[in-house]
Parts: sequence; C-alpha cells; structure tokens
Amino acid sequence: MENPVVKVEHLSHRYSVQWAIRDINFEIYEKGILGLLGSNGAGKSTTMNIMCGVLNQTEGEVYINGINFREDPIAAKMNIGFLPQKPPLYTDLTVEEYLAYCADLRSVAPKKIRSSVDYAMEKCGITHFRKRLLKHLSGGYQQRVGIAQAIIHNPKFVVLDEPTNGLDPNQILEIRELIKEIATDRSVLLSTHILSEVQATCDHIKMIEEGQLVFAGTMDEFNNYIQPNSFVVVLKNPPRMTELEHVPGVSRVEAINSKSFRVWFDTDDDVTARMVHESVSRGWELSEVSVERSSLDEVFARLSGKSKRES
Ligand SMILES: Nc1ncnc2c1ncn2[C@@H]1O[C@H](COP(=O)(O)OP(=O)(O)OP(=O)(O)O)[C@@H](O)[C@H]1O
Repeated sequence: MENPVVKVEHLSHRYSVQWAIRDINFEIYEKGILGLLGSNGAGKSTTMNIMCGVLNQTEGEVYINGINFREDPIAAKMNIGFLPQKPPLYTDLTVEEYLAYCADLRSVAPKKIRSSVDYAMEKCGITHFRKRLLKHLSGGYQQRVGIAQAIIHNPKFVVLDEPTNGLDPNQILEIRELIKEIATDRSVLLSTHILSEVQATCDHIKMIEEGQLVFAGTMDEFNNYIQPNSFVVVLKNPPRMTELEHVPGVSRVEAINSKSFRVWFDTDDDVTARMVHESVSRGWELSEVSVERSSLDEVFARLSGKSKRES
C-alpha cells in the first residue's frame, strides 16, 4: 500500500504541566477535505502546528508523505501548505509580488516561480488582481491570496486554520467553493469549531475534544451522532404538561408558549409517531411537529463522554 499523505502516531504535547493533546493517532490517504472539528481549546491548533512543523511535539511522530518530520523537516515541509488563522500577508506588496516572494520562500526553483504564481492565481481566481496591492483587496480576496500562498509549491497536503473566519456570508460561500476546488487534486485539512462549516464542505471528519481524538469517520457516520433528541409540537387543545410527560419515551417537556412545547426523548423508538397517535386519540388537536437536531455542544458532550469511558 502506498504511504499515507499524513500519518500521526501517538502524538502528545504539553506546553507546561497539562497535556494539550494526548496520544492522537490517525492517517490521511484520501484527496478531498477533512474537517478537524473541536470546541475552543480542544487542541486543534496544537495538532495542526505540529503537523505543519511550527511546533515541536513533546511525544509521538508525524510523517508527511512517508517523511518523518523530526528527521527531515525541510523535505516534509515541501509537501505541506499552511494557511494560519491570521494569513501572513505583506499588504504593501501586489498579489503577484507577494506570491513570487512566497514561492521563493518555499524553495520553488527560480525558473519555475513565474509559472507557479500564474498557476496559484488562476486556481484561486485572483489573476485579474495580480497588480493590486494586498491592502486594497477585500477580506474575501485577501483570503484567496492566503490560500494561493498555501498551494504555491503544489503541495500534496494543505492545512487551513479557520479559513472563513471573519468573512461575510457571500465570501464564506465563495471560499468554500475554492476550498472544494483545490481539494480535487490534494488533501485539505480544514480546522473549525463550526459544525455547519464541516457539513457544507468536508468529506471526512476528525474531532478532537480535551486533547483527544473522539471521532474519526465520514460525514455520514458523523451525522449519525447528530440524531434528533427533541421535537417541538404545537397543540391547539393541549393537555396538562404532566400528561405530555407521560407519553412513553418522553423524558422532559418544556412549554414554549401556551400551545407549543419542546419535547425531549431518550429512546430510539419513534416518539414523534407516538405523540401524533396520542394527540389524535385524546383530542389534543396537533397542528405541527418539527424534529430538532441536537446541537454541536451536545455532540461534543456525547463524543467526549465516549472517549473518557473508552480511555
Ligand atoms: N502557547 C501556549 N502555552 C500554554 N498553553 C497553551 C498554548 N497554546 C495553547 N495552549 C493550551 O493548550 C490547549 C489546546 O489549545 P489549542 O489552541 O490547541 O486549541 P484549539 O482547539 O485550537 O482552540 P481554538 O479553537 O480556541 O484555537 C488549551 O488548553 C490551551 O489553553
């Protein structure tokens, strides 16, 4: 079997006494977009900084395209592009001056700098701004330039740290499309704490919580964790709350107003169907029922609870 693009083995890091990440293991083989999801302080940036050679790990190994980062960091870095949370832009340079400078930093051969800059500008849709100073570009276009510098040396693996942070909704959609485009011929790791971001963009997910990997799988597998566990029901002729609470499978009921109720359930049975059935037989006049997905916080809580039980 060919080498994985990335292999992370027993990776642990502590800044002082406490472990920021502990015994993280994974491999990335596929092209496409992998979401690294986790709440604030979970350990995403620590993991990515180690993978990109910005931080030396306390324990464990990182291999990029089969190259051990500790043994040959320069060769490993040739295969990686990185867009940190705050793009390293020199705003007094034009787009092409800046990208040529990045290509040089990335050890692109002098003869190939021109074609590398043209390739990255074309891929990121910024060719028409090639002569524009970076400081005169919008936030969305500055982010495109940030992505262009990450692919200037045509790496196999690109890491993007919260790439849509601070952008307006249109710019977010455009940057997501661009990320999908650059992921057609390489692996992209995208870090975020926004669930909708990974759902809109990613093929696979790895989730870190409290420094541990608590989930690794496809988007479909992850969605199984986002099972509905509550629904809102509107009853024109509602009974007392206690009657609703006694419907089998219901764990809790909250009155939203005199006719609407949020109903929680904790079984796999079809509690909504049972509520519809009870409503018809007891004359509660159900007019609406809408299932709610559990929030990301709940998914985090469930997955990190799982990791603690397994460790
Ligand atoms: N330079 C540092 N010195 C000491 N502790 C740190 C340092 N950087 C991060 N930490 C701690 O390590 C843990 C993991 O932080 P990290 O920044 O990797 O998380 P994150 O998932 O990227 O969070 P965020 O989304 O907020 O950036 C946290 O407890 C954090 O406080």
